[in-house]
Amino acid sequence: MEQLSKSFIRNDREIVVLHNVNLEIESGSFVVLAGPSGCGKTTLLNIVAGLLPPDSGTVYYKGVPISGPRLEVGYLTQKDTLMPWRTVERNVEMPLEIRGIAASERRRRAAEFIRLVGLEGFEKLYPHELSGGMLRRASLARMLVTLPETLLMDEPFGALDAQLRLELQNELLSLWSRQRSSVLFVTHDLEEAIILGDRVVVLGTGGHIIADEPITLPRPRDAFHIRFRPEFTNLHRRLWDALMESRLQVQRQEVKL
Ligand SMILES: Nc1ncnc2c1ncn2[C@@H]1O[C@H](COP(=O)(O)OP(=O)(O)OP(=O)(O)O)[C@@H](O)[C@H]1O
Repeated sequence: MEQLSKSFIRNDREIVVLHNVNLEIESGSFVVLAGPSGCGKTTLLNIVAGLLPPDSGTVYYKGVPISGPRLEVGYLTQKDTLMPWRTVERNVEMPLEIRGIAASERRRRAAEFIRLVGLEGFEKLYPHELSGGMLRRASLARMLVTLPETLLMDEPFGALDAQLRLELQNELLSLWSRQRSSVLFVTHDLEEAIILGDRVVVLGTGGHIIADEPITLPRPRDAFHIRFRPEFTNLHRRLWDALMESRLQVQRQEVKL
């Protein structure tokens, strides 16, 4: 991302959400963007996904400027976007349908990913029959079924209870270790950021980078136990200060507006 800027108009006033943001993400790495609510994380992800044009600046994907969404990039949004009239299995098959893959192959691949996310036995259920955790698992399967080389994930586990969140973090880690996609993951939960990331970037107002910390904890990681390591506590302390600074910046900006 090079010199990305984006503003919105609210009540006839301009809100500068991103101002000249520069960030480079290495292929195959797991990068977490952390920051308080309202600092512009979703806006940044929408621009990277090619869904929202920046006012200025450029996003490059493998060195080429992007001009819209790309099939190699999967996006898991905060809210579930499963089709309510389709069963779990038909939802997971959908991206394969769009790519024109034959029905038998679609069924085979959907079944494989449904099993990987732990939804075996629930294939024939409709979204309204699923719990919040199951909905997230189904969305995850639908995103992963095309084996995207890059994953964009916007607070995918935010609405879940603490234990379920840890379970899904472990599942994501294990899926990622197999596939090694590049991941850009957004969260406001610092523990989640440290558990998952190779690198945690804390954003302040305007998308200003307050901290950019490599996470040197060994892999494979276990979301349940890694928090008890002394290095985890040290990283948490350092990033917590950056997050508090960011929160103050956002609050000051909100007061001005
Ligand atoms: N379409 C829009 N029109 C006007 N303002 C917007 C629009 N989209 C986002 N904003 C504003 O931009 C700012 C950043 O929003 P954004 O959703 O990117 O933040 P965030 O860090 O992802 O927050 P959260 O963690 O709550 O999702 C907020 O002040 C929000 O109100």
